[in-house]
Amino acid sequence: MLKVHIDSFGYKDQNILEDISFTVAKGEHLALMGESGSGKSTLLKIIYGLLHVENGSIFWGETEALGPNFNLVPGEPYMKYLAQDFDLMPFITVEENIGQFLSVFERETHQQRIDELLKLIEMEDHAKTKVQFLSGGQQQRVALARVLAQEPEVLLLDEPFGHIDNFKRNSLRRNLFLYLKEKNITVLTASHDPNDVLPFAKRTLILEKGRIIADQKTKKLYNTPPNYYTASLFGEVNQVPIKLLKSYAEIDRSILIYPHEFQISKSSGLRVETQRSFFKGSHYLNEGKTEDGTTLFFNSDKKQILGKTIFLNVSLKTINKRLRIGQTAST
Ligand SMILES: Nc1ncnc2c1ncn2[C@@H]1O[C@H](COP(=O)(O)OP(=O)(O)OP(=O)(O)O)[C@@H](O)[C@H]1O
Repeated sequence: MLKVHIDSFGYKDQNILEDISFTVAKGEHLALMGESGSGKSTLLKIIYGLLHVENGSIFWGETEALGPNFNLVPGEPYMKYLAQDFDLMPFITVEENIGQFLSVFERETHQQRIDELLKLIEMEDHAKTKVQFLSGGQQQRVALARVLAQEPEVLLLDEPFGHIDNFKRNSLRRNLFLYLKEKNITVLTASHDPNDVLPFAKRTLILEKGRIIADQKTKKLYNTPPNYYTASLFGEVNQVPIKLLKSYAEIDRSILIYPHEFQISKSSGLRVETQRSFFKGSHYLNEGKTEDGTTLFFNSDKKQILGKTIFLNVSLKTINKRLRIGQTAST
């Protein structure tokens, strides 16, 4: 089990992380989400041992990760970290870059392992290409293969697909996370992209201004987000005063409604005038205004006619689910 405890951490006199305490079980995949600047990379760097924490400790089982003040070469042997700025050797080939990270004691299996990793990152055709001639996305894939070369027990991934195009991203994501699960590798993935998180990380930790504001099963977090900030990390979301939904008019609270949770009616519901309609491939995301001027986002299968009045409805099941989480009008 990975045990992370940080009372506080700051660069110079600015506090960046505070009251961070969580554990990750062996083989678990934990996602870290939070807006840019919330401290995700800093947290991963501390866990890996690149930054020293005065008030805190990191343990992997019974072993304490002592950090840069104690290790001549930063990092721990059982842990690997994929940084946002992947640190490759530009003048040697892809397979040489991966090979450098393999154990010198297993030379006879090196080529087999390199081939396995090249297949995982879908770069078999670039084995002999020098890294300097690769695109940013290809370099990120090589960096990924490097951190996996000597199978780590703990893997820290910082925006692992940030530079990779959608065409490759989807299959790489599936291959990688399935591989890590099969190998029972403990994973922490920092990401802005809900597609990295929702299908793959069972548990998610939300950071806001350097503090953990939620630590829950990912599915629960998505379905009953504790606040607007958390829900908006998963995509567009509405904060709807309940009094706009007629039968609940006496309750002075807001609830969170995702755009796909509205059903459109021609005759009854919350009256909205469509202002804009964005094509999203599988559906349209529409922006509408209620009579009291509240902006709402709702999905539709067809493009909505701008200026037209429609009515939005939310199922009782969704309303009750969101009401139960104690969402107040001010959050
Ligand atoms: N080396 C540094 N020196 C001083 N301040 C830093 C340093 N690195 C990061 N910071 C600051 O610490 C805060 C947290 O940064 P961090 O990179 O951890 O956030 P993040 O959540 O990973 O952001 P992003 O999603 O944009 O990568 C930011 O305000 C940032 O400006």
